[in-house]
Amino acid sequence: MSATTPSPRRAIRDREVSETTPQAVGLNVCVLGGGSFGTAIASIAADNGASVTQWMRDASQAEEVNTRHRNSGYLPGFEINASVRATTDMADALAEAELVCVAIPSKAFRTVVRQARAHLREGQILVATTKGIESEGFTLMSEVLEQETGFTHIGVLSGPNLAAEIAQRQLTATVIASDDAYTRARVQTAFGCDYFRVYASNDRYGVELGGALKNIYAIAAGMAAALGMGENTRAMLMTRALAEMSRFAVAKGANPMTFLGLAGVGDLIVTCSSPLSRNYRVGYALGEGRTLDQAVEVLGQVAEGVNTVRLVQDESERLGIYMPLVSGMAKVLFENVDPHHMARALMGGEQSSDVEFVLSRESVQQARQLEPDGS
Ligand SMILES: NC(=O)C1=CN([C@@H]2O[C@H](COP(=O)(O)OP(=O)(O)OC[C@H]3O[C@@H](n4cnc5c(N)ncnc54)[C@H](O)[C@@H]3O)[C@@H](O)[C@H]2O)C=CC1
Ligand SMILES: O=C(CO)COP(=O)(O)O
Repeated sequence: MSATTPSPRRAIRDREVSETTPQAVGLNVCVLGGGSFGTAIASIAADNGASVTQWMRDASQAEEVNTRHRNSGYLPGFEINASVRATTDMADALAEAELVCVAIPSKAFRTVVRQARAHLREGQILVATTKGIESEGFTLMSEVLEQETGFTHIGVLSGPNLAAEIAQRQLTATVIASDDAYTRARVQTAFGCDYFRVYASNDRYGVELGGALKNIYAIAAGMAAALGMGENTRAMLMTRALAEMSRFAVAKGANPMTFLGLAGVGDLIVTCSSPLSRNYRVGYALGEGRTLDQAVEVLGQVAEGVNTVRLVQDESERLGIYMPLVSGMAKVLFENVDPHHMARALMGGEQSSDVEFVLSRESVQQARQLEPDGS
């Protein structure tokens, strides 16, 4: 970008984000993680008036955030709110924090939480933003937070939230999911502003599972795009993906209705449609004929979906859940089956019912009675 061209972020700031009152003044937020999403959410909270500290392991990156207000390794071309303070010192980062968001890839998530543990205090709010699953025990990231700390205020932030668009202050919405009302309310205060809406849910497991599962289908969508497949194909893929995700989630104890929200179908739409999604990009590279190792190496950032395919394939087999798309993706990723061949094979699969979770007559009546005017 030339010195005379305003950054996209700047343009949006001037046009749409201007004089509204920041909601989070006085709130102290710490973000653990120096990648694209950690940087994007640190900047939202700072835009919203919070005091924000971002912990990262790389000292030169922290220096760049503090002096040039940029994180060029992960969000090239975007300015970060100048008040975000970066540090490599965990104790310093957590000292004043009321709300701690953990934006570390799933493979390193537990290690970093253990590193942080000595500096955390009961009463702090811990929020997982990572859309991945730990291999041992099929553990979600908020469960790692719970296991490592035993704290009460634990939540998950998830939704259609491409970091590069947030950094441009594109109008965006997300979900804070927690069974703890205090956590939901404080996270809404920290991040809710005129370009970022934060909806609440009490289905933490469903919201978190939705974020992890959709990465699988984003890889498939990227692959389909590279193979020249059209919009009918993408619509079929996304809709059947939603059926498959919900089937799996219900078997694991989530509420299927959660998948109709931002963290389900919303996130599925964005990641299956945008080359800004790293999972989509891995799929695209595979569709172009690269190997999985090449695709991941070219990306240079985390694509959680690759590991998630493996874990969900194993878990669905263990529980006897029918997931043809996951099985197909596992064969393409790990058994070198040709993606075109796999797509054709999937077309020959069972033609089951379209919508699996149709409400009974009684449920519809009950839902009507709950509406304010009963109509
Ligand atoms: N980038 C995006 O658009 C979004 C990402 N997410 C989720 O956020 C999570 C974090 O992703 P990004 O920030 O996007 O990843 P990224 O690949 O951009 O950055 C990962 C960051 O984690 C750090 N890291 C990795 N291992 C570490 C360790 N052992 N100790 C300390 N730091 C370590 C890296 O140095 C880097 O700063 C992902 O799992 C992803 O699912 C969620 C929503 C949107
Ligand atoms: O989850 C995301 C957007 O909501 C980002 O997806 P990727 O991890 O595929 O980039």
